[in-house]
Amino acid sequence: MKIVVVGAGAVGAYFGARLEQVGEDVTFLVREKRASQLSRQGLIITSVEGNYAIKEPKVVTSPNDIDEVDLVLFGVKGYHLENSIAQLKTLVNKGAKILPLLNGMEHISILQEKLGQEAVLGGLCFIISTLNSDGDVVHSSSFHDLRLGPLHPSQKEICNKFAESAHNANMNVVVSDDVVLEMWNKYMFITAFSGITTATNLAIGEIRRNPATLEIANKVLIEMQQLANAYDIPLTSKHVGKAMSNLASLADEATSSMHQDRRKGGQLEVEHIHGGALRLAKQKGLTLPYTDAIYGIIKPFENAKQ
Ligand SMILES: NC(=O)C1=CN([C@@H]2O[C@H](COP(=O)(O)OP(=O)(O)OC[C@H]3O[C@@H](n4cnc5c(N)ncnc54)[C@H](OP(=O)(O)O)[C@@H]3O)[C@@H](O)[C@H]2O)C=CC1
Ligand SMILES: CC(C)(CO)C(=O)C(=O)O
Repeated sequence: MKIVVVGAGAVGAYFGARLEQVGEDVTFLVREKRASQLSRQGLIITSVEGNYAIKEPKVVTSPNDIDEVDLVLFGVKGYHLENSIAQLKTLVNKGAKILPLLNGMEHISILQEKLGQEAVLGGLCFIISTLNSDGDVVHSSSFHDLRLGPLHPSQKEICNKFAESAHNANMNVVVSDDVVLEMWNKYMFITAFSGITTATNLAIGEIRRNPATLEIANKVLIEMQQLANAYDIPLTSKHVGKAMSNLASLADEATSSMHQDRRKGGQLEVEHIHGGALRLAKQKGLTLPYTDAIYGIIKPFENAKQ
């Protein structure tokens, strides 16, 4: 399979490298700075599941340099969605299907509108990874799961083909029967998890030691469940309970990618994740007071180097 990674950051570079490791044809479509970094030092993965390095990754800076592509692993942050559309369009015109791994939901309808319903698969991932100051991927969770599924009947074959290709890779790939439900379930979880860790600037262990703080995460989960229901997505109190058990079982030092970005003084995806939930709620005449409060607390740190 010919795979192109657009967004060779913590998620895209990790899964791209794992696929390359088992012989898949993986090209990284990156911007200039990342291109020189990858060409200079290679792509290095430091992982609790096994380190790996690609000495000379296939790197290009323009989609015009790519002749053939079956699938794009799309892993930019929500705030880089708009600036990636032109590249994706070129790749779709060359036959690519897009597998987005972003957290959130708003990007799906934006991508479908710009690229066509048939081009955009459903996708999500579970991993804790970040780029260190050298641009190496540091993967610190024992999980590294990628889920995908068709959003259009024509996409079943490519989903299965991708899962087959990734079968031997050092990662878990599952084709989901209901990828939309899974994406909403993840969206519910991440809105609470990234919200509470980033707003408090604390990893989950410290939050769990303060029941009143943990309860805010619970309230956000309940609001997100109600939001999903307003969009006819059947998330239930069982899903909320499972999300709370996940928060209970994470290692003390575990934290969200948004909080990792706050620690690094990087740009935050708060507008895409929390802002997106508030916009979706407004369209249905719902209010999400806890999510709104979390959004307001995080917002000053959105662009700050601090
Ligand atoms: N990290 C994690 O643990 C997890 C993250 N996620 C989600 O995955 C998504 C990606 O997150 P993450 O990997 O952490 O983000 P990163 O910031 O690590 O990586 C995003 C990459 O996208 C690149 N990029 C942005 N615009 C373009 C473009 N137009 N063309 C090519 N490359 C581009 C950036 O490159 P440049 O250097 O040029 O800016 C950057 O390297 C987010 O939605 C996040 O919420 C989901 C699960 C876990
Ligand atoms: C919750 C987690 C770690 C799971 O993949 C995640 O998606 C993130 O922090 O962005």
